[in-house]
Amino acid sequence: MNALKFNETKSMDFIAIGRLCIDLNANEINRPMEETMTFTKYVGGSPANITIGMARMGMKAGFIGKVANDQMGRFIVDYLQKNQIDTSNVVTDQTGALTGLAFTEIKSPTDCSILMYRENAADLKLAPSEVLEEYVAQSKVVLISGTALAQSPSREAVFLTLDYARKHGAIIVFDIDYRPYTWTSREETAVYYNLAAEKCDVIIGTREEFDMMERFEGNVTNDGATAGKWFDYQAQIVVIKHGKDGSIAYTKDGESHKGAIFPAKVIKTFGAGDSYAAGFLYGLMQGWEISESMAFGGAAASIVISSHSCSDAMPTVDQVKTYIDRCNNGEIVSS
Ligand SMILES: Nc1ncnc2c1ncn2[C@@H]1O[C@H](COP(=O)(O)OP(=O)(O)OP(=O)(O)O)[C@@H](O)[C@H]1O
Ligand SMILES: O=C(O)C[C@@H](O)[C@H](O)C(=O)CO
Repeated sequence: MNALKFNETKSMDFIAIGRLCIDLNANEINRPMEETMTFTKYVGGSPANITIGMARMGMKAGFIGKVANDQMGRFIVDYLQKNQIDTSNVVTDQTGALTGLAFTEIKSPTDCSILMYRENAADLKLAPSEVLEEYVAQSKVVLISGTALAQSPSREAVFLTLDYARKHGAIIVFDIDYRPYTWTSREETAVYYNLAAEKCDVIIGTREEFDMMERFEGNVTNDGATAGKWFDYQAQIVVIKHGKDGSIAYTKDGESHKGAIFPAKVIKTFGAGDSYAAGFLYGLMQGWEISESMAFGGAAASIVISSHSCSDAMPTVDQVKTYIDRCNNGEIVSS
């Protein structure tokens, strides 16, 4: 069992707020993007990917966001609906804002980068008035994603969602999701990430993301010190991700848990964090032990980094369980 108490009377399992964008993943891989001529279009955006992952695992999921009033915006909403994700609090921009594009470069399985086109992005124009309190109130879990804090009015929409979520007894998850190209100042970034993190029950980030948040405190000694800071606020679980070296979770009771990693035939590295979060949160919501939930997230991550896409590749529960079995009997080895 884990210590989180989910309100089982709620009609929705999981909602997220934040970025809905389009991934354009290079088809000609293992070369720089200058040599890429074609791309495959997928729905993207870290919180969207996590929500798609939760829905793929059978959770009743919804989303709070804003899309552009164009073909890409309609593609995104249609994809969410086809994946049984409630879109009743996804609003359409009427100011001519655009859909964020994430061009992904896959130079090698371990050397990937994302070229972001996020000028006038519709997702950052979500206003507080467009967040429905009754929508937030219906969910067991509410996830916020850090990039939505980058600009107003999205920033204020997130903080209002945090207040609604706390008022209505949701478990609040903060996926730090620091994307430098969306911010103008590292100081401003750290201020808003810390203000948000203080309100969250579960905080998930990479070592680098926590380092960014701790910029005003000098060098924090270690992961345990990083986690310990947040238990003075709302946090019950703090997860620090370390890529191929796995993850470590700390709980308010002073325990720590190492996350298992699974072999992967890596095509690209990105998408690991989103699939890890989906698998981890799914496990917690089933009442599993933290280490079991971390392993489930780790296996989900290995599946997604072994795939060309992020959203399309988000696995079902059976796919994750089968993957774990195949790894354990030696059928799958890293390459
Ligand atoms: N090469 C790998 N092999 C196996 N597991 C991996 C690998 N890379 C990542 N993972 C798993 O995925 C988890 C999250 O990956 P990572 O730490 O890279 O997060 P992230 O930087 O948020 O991911 P993203 O690249 O999607 O932003 C890791 O803690 C680990 O469990
Ligand atoms: O979150 C983004 O904007 C980029 C994602 O769309 C992309 O799938 C990725 O990097 C996932 O981690």
